[in-house]
Amino acid sequence: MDPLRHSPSPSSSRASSPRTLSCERLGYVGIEAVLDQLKIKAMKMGFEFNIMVVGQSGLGKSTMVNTLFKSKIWKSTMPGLRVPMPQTLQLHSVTHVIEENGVKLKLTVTDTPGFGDQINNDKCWDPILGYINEQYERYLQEEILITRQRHIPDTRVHCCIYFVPPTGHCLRPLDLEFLQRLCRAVNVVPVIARADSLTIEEREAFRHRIQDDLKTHSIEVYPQKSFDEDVNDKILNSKIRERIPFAVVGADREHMVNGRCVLGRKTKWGIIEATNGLPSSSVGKESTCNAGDPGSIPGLKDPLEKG
Ligand SMILES: Nc1nc2c(ncn2[C@@H]2O[C@H](COP(=O)(O)OP(=O)(O)OP(=O)(O)O)[C@@H](O)[C@H]2O)c(=O)[nH]1
Repeated sequence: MDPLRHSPSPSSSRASSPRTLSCERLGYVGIEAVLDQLKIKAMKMGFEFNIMVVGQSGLGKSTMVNTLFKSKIWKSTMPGLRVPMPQTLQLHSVTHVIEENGVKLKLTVTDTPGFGDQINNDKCWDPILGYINEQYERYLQEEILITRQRHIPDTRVHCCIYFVPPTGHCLRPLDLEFLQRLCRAVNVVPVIARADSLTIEEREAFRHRIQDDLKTHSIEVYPQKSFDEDVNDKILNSKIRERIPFAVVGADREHMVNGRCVLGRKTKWGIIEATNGLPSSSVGKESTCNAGDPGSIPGLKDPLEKG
């Protein structure tokens, strides 16, 4: 009898459901090569990541972006000249291609004008939400074409960093209104802006009050519950949730401290390092290095400025 021709088992006559067949039965098929093929394809195509910064005027949004990417991505002032950062007056996107070990990332950062300084702040969220929805619409229109492009340019906002003013109290009604709308449209990561103006105790108490406010008003920020797909995701996401909103300090100037160049804010009492929020102790010994030019992103190529 042909060993491969088994008589059908009672279960195999039931409605077909996906079953796992072991490789010993099938012989080598080459499924494991799919991973390599996907990797090669992804490396060739590169990745796209679009971030948007939102918050009241003067909270340090532009400074934070420059801190994160160690580059004056847009509001560039003349190197060496201490020109203050100009105010953002319109939505403004800048794209850079960053390459690291052969992996390309097309990073687009969208700075938005600060809101909340009008007498009537009603609907001040409209231009920002309008922009976010417009990008979804643009992508969808490309996707539903009969002759689709092989690669659809992705301008959708993947992450929105929301700057909360460091009042030390709780979320203001304007922040609640804004966040309620924003979190329905995009992944929101709230941050406590200019966190150097709060003491450690004030910062922790403020963080807990914001967490309570978010819960009370059913504002689901990143990482949302739907991302808890398995136990490991749940553990990792719970850790992130405990730390949200992150406290941030932005700086776009480097200072020399004990022979080390640190990116930070110089105050009367010392330098607060922007990369870890800790004070650099040597008050009086520091001097400014590379004034006005905080360096650039490693592998940064081809700035493509959009209006
Ligand atoms: N103390 C403190 N000041 C900051 C921080 N980040 C930025 N600043 C200062 O705040 C001022 C405004 O910073 P910007 O980055 O222009 O603020 P913005 O939110 O982009 O402002 P708009 O363009 O009006 O929306 C600048 O003088 C910065 O040096 C911070 O973390 N702490």
